[in-house]
Amino acid sequence: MSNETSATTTRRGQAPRGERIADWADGRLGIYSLAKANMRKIFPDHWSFMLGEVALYSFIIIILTGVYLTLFFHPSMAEVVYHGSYVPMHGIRMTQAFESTLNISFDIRGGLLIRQIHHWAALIFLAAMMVHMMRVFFTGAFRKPREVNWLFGFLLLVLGMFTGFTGYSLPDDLLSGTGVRFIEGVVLAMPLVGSYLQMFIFGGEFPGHDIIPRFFTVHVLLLPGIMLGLLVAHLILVFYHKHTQFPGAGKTNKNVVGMPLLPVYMAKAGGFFFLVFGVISVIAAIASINPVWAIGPYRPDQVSTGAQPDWYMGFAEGLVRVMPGWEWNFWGHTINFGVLIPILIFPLVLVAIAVYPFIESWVRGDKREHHILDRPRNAPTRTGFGVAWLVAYFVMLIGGGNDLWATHFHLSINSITWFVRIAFFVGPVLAFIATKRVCMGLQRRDKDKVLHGRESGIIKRLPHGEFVEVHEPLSQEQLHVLTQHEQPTPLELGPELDENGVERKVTRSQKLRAKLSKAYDGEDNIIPKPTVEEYKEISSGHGHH
Ligand code: HEM
Ligand code: HEM
Repeated sequence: MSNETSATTTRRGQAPRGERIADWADGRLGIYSLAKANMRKIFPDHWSFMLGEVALYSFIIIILTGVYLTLFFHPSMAEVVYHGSYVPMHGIRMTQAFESTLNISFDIRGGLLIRQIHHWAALIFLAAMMVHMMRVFFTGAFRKPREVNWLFGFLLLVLGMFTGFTGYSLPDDLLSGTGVRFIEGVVLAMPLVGSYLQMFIFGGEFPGHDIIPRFFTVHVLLLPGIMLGLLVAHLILVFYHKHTQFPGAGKTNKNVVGMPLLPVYMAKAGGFFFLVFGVISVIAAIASINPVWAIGPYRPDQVSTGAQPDWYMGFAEGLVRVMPGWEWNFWGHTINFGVLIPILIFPLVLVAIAVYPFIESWVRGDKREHHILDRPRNAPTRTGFGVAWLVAYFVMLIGGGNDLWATHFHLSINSITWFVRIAFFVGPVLAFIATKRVCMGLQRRDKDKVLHGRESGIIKRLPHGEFVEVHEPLSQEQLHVLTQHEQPTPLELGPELDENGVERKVTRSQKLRAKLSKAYDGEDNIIPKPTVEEYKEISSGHGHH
């Protein structure tokens, strides 16, 4: 670019100012070649690719509002007596952290709105991440070469949950203090190390003076810093791998069909950012969230009823609430299974997400690259697992809010607890079976559509009196979408004897893999696609309709 000045040289022999600035920057940063290589990158389009963007924009909004809050929030547990502008709290003892949250809400210009935007954006951020993850999961977008990006995403999800937790613990109101007490209980339930860890984290007996300043550093610096790094890596990988695309005419594993990043996607993305910001601001302006003045400051001797964590922590809360309070005593040491088992299940459920891509590729023996997405119906086992996981997750959310369900629906809290205990085990199994059936039904419908066309809803009466429904043939593009998918066959163990007639050694892991592969890709997962012969026979007029 720097050599191309002659065409645009002005009368005085100088390029226009804009170009000179661009030249200056390009000479030092090499932006032009970088931009040239990437700005025309093609992005495929689908509404579900927007979900990652919602996560991205709400994260940016969180950082912007978080910086503003940091200017006024005092992460200190020093005790003060309140004399601010919220009169009902005058004379009440509280920590500086709580006092500064009240000040942000009542005395700082725009403070309450920014607090509410920060909190609402956090809730939406985590929801967007979950739904984005589900899009990636159900379409198989995590398959090679995107497994590592799936792991980056997974870490973002887990860190996001803990950033949220440390955030809503900061104001030191009764609700957040109750949450911190819950975490103290979790730490103490760890055998052997629990009490040491508790002393280390809290700097002494609960609550002590250290926990809010520590959470503050973790919340505004450590976790968001790591998340920012992961996010940049996540997006670089999306760029590097190129985006996946849904099956369609002209789309293959080797091309990307869509619009260029600049100007089309930049314009869309810019607009969409402001849309997300606008919607979150409107919600934050009209729907109160975490009104700490109504909850009051934390006191370790008090706990409010109806106490709920933010939704993304509800799963962990549910596990603890519905677990029977079993305790064992070993040589004078209490092992609290009531808390220990839930805190073991919690990471297991999360780790199941992280390892899934690796397990699936091992079971299916699939080491190939995939850039065309699966339609969820064509991968019934995976779709079944996804729905089963969601059912387990939502059942536990009910467990986490068992008191609210009881009071709102006039139910017994014991019945709800028992329902959750049973549904946590039975629900996912039923969901898995039902989802697989639905997928098979949809596959059958696809086959029917390919062979007999689309039901048009037009009923005709034939000359001899019979009524028939007219079926319209599908377009070539629709036919392609319904038939392009591969139908993998399960892995075989191979012959028992090798080519020399010697018995082959089959390891236990090979046997297990063959079994799992059969369960994954076996006959009861696949309705065979129509063959060319079948299609020709029917479409040549020998068939009905
Ligand atoms: C801070 C949170 C996150 C942000 C901002 C984010 C952002 C994005 C964006 C903008 C894309 C491209 C557009 C799209 O496919 O939606 C993307 C793709 C992707 N994300 Fe995320 N993501 C986040 C979390 C996650 C999580 C939790 C997972 C899974 C555990 C994940 C896995 C992936 C994968 C595998 C792709 C590539 C998908 C493809 O090419 O089809 N991401 N992400
Ligand atoms: C993924 C990132 C983040 C999440 C999920 C998150 C979430 C939250 C939540 C839920 C609260 C409680 C708000 C309330 O109702 O009072 C909070 C408080 C706070 N956050 Fe964040 N936050 C994030 C990142 C940040 C960053 C990057 C900063 C600063 C640079 C920040 C600064 C603060 C401050 C100072 C408070 C206390 C003030 C208050 O509670 O009003 N946060 N955060």
